[in-house]
Amino acid sequence: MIHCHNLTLGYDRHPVIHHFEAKISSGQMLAIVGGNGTGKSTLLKAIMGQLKPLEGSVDYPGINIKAIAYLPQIAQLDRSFPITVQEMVSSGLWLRTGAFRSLRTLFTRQSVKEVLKKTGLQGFEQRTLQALSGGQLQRVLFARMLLQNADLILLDEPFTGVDHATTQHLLTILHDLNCQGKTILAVLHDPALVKEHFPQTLLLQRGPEPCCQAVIGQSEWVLDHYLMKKADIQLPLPDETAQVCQQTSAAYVISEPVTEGNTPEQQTQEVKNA
Ligand SMILES: Nc1ncnc2c1ncn2[C@@H]1O[C@H](COP(=O)(O)OP(=O)(O)OP(=O)(O)O)[C@@H](O)[C@H]1O
Repeated sequence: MIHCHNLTLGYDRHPVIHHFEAKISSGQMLAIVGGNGTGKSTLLKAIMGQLKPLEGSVDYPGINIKAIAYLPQIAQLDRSFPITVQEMVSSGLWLRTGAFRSLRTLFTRQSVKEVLKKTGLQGFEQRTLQALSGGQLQRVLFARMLLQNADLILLDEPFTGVDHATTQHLLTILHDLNCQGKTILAVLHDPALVKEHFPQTLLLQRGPEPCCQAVIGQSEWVLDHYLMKKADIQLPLPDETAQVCQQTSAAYVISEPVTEGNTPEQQTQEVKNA
C-alpha cells in the first residue's frame, strides 16, 4: 500500500497539494488526472522520494521500495547526453549490478536483449537518444523499467506524442506487469484511455473553497461525475455522493485546502466501502 498521510507538497514553501490523505492499495492500476498545474507530477515526485514533503509523509507498507521505477515526462529528459539505447536500458540494472558492471555478465546482456525485443527496439541498440523519435524514446524508457523489475511503477504522461499502435503495445506491457502484482500509477490526460485501461482514478483539482482538492475512486465514476461534467467537488459531501461511492465499491478519500482554525483531521473526510 502507498499511504499519503497529511501530505503537503510544494516548492519554495509554496504549497501545491495541501494536506492530501490517500491510501492506494498494492496491485492497483491507478490513473492520476486533473488540469494543468494541479500537482500530478509533483505528487509522483513525492511518492518516488525525489521531492521532500513540506508536511506529512508517504509510507509504503508491504511494498519493497528499493527500486521504484519512475518514467518522467519525455520533455524533462536531457537527450543531448551521449548515451546509447543499450546503455540507457541497461541502466535499469544499476541498483542490482552497479553502474560499471552492467553489460559484462551474460545474464545482463540476455536480459537487456529480452526487454529490447519485448519493446520492439531490436536494431536500435547503438543509436543515441538524440537520434530517436518521441515514441521510440518512450519505448526505451519502458524497456529500462522492465529491467528494473520494480514493485511500484510511476509514469508521468507515458503516452504523450505516442501513436496509437505504440500506445496499445505499451499498455499491454503495463497490463502484464499489473497481472504480476506490480502497482502502477500513471499521470494521464485521455479520459477514454483511462476508462478503458485503469480501473481506479485519482482526480486532482484546484478551486475556491469549499472545492475539494482530490477524489479517488472507480475511473468511470470519477470521470463521469467530476471530470466530464467539470463539476467542483463540494464539501461537506452530500449523502447522495457517498451512496454513489458505496454502490460503485469505490474507495474514496478527499481532502480540502487548509483554512485557518481547522485541523487537517477536521478537513479530511474518508469514506470507504465496507
Ligand atoms: N521545480 C519547480 N519549482 C517551482 N514550482 C514548480 C516546480 N515544478 C512545478 N512547479 C509548480 O507546481 C505546480 C504543479 O506543477 P505540476 O508539474 O505538478 O503540475 P501537473 O498537474 O503535473 O501539470 P501538467 O498537467 O501541466 O503537467 C505548478 O503551478 C508548477 O508551476
